[in-house]
Amino acid sequence: MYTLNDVDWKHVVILFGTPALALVGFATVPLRTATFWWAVAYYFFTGLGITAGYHRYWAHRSYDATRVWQVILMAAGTGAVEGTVKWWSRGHRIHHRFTDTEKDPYNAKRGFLWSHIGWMIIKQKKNATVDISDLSSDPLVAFQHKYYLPLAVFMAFIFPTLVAGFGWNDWAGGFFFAGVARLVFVHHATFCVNSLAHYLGEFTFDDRRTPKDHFLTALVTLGEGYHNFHHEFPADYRNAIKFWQYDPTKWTIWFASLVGLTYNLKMFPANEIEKGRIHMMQKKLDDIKKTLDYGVPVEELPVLTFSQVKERISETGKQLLIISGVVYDVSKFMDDHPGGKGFLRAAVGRDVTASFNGGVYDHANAARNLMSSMRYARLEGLVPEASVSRED
Ligand code: HEM
Repeated sequence: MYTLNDVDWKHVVILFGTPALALVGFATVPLRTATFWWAVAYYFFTGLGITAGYHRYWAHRSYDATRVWQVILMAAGTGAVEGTVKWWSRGHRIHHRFTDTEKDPYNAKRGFLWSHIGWMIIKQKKNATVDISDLSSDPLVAFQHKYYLPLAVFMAFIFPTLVAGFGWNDWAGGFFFAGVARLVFVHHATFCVNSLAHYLGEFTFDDRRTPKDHFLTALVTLGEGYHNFHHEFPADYRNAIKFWQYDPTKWTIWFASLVGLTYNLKMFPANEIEKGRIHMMQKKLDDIKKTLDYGVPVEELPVLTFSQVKERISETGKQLLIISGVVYDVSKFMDDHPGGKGFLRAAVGRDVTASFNGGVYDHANAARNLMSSMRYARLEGLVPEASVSRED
């Protein structure tokens, strides 16, 4: 059980104070059309600051960027009030290294609520280390870390208010909707990467850990919903690899590269990505196969010599024939054989591999699958020439 001392009150104030304040705004201030669209635009701007900036640039270094781009994304991400680049990226690198374990700050195995918001409300011990030397040595990152509080207040509340105030004289709307309510939406949208993206969807590339791929999560998280891909290939600047999949974060980074703001966009080789996908497809097929009866595996069958096969036929009356070194019991199949009883009866006590494979008729998969349920024994040694069918 947690006590009040375990609670991170600073985070509680931000996470619960902003929705309460947003409700006050909805109840008291009319939402003007211009303010609505400004709030939506600012939602995307600050959200992309987290996804294209904090996440794909600083935490994963999945592409290179000019200082101008870094400043734009840092300003945007600061307006999302999710902590400094240094704090956020450190936690995120730990999350990738220790996914689903006790050391993972947003460990999805502790439940949806924990991974969504609980991990910020309850103070956590620093029990994992990860290399953030690149962030520690970056003066821009250090500047943001040092002046975070005034920067965050300005970008989250003052700037959106100034735009709506000076723009169309809606100071209160700018504050409540583009500032506070927008912040609540950005928060929960990006928190869904830690929660929803570990619960909803498919294990496209790996099923050893919880991250999953789902279009709905991508829709909510500015494209971060192809999370199984992301955990497999975190250094890839994309989350969605198909052109029809929703990943506005990838599009933003790519468009920025057209004007030289970003460059060296990293992509994992398509061949390796496909190997991962095929691996999971194979696994699913194997699971389906386990639900079907494929008879006794050949290597587990008893071993008989040709003369023992002959003895069995005369002693038990079983209708045994040999195809490709395996003895089949066709006793119950005689009347149902689509090729007729005659062929099978004539095949009893003989090696009819050649006839079965085209000598008489080249059997389709249906026959080959059906045969597995008729396996009787494995043949050891040779079959006398006179008992072997020919290609005629
Ligand atoms: C365990 C042994 C066998 C099984 C399970 C089996 C099963 C089948 C099945 C399911 C078909 C339908 C079509 C297809 O799947 O290709 C078929 C067709 C046929 N089988 Fe077999 N077969 C066996 C052995 C033989 C042997 C030894 C011969 C001949 C020496 C033979 C001759 C034929 C012929 C001629 C047809 C074609 C029927 C037609 O469409 O006109 N089969 N068999």
